[in-house]
Amino acid sequence: MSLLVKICGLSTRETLEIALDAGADMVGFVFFPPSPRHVSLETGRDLGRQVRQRALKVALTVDADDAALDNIMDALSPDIFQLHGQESVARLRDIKQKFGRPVMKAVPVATSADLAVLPGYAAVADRILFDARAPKDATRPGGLGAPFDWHLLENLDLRLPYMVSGGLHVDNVAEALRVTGAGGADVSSGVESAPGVKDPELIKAFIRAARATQELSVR
Ligand SMILES: O=C(O)c1ccccc1N[C@@H]1O[C@H](COP(=O)(O)O)[C@@H](O)[C@H]1O
Repeated sequence: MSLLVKICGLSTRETLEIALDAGADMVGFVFFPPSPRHVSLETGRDLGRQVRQRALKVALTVDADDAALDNIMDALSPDIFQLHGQESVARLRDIKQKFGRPVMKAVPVATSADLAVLPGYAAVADRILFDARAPKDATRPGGLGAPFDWHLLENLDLRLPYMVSGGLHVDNVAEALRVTGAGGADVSSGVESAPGVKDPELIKAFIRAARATQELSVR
């Protein structure tokens, strides 16, 4: 299966177009007000139209209730929900049933003990996204530009597609993919010049670097 590259936290027409042009497979929109990448429903609607099926639209939410997900469905009609909070296995099942969209569950990782939740989520989620566990006093559970110890995933036996995220950038994405064996890479801070400000050159360089690993692996 080919490598998936996700550019997350897009909030302007210009940078969305750069990510699409550069070949992003997934484009992520953050619906979480405390985030510097938060987009309103109106902006989400506008950016969603611009995608025109050139990539999968991912709606990132954090412990969102049904009313919020309803609004996001109406505005963006996402292809996937990225659930980045403390959503339970039952809540995942409920969201899938109510909204009829696949879900990608973010699993925060700091130690091997964090992987104990995997069998439960794997039974329901369509994809897992491994991210660095945020510090207790963080204002958000992700998008902090911090990596985790990728070696914790080295012997992972997960019969579900998974992606790696957390502190990725052009110079470490190849190593993250190699060590974790992930089928995709997701980035936000690493393609920004300041929190919430995407940098066109960094977006292009990141996608190129991730794609280069794919070329190596088919040789
Ligand atoms: O981007 C955010 O602000 C954010 C807010 C709340 C939850 C997750 C968020 N971002 C996601 O976190 C990971 C890692 O991001 P980074 O590359 O380390 O900045 C990624 O999946 C983002 O989509």
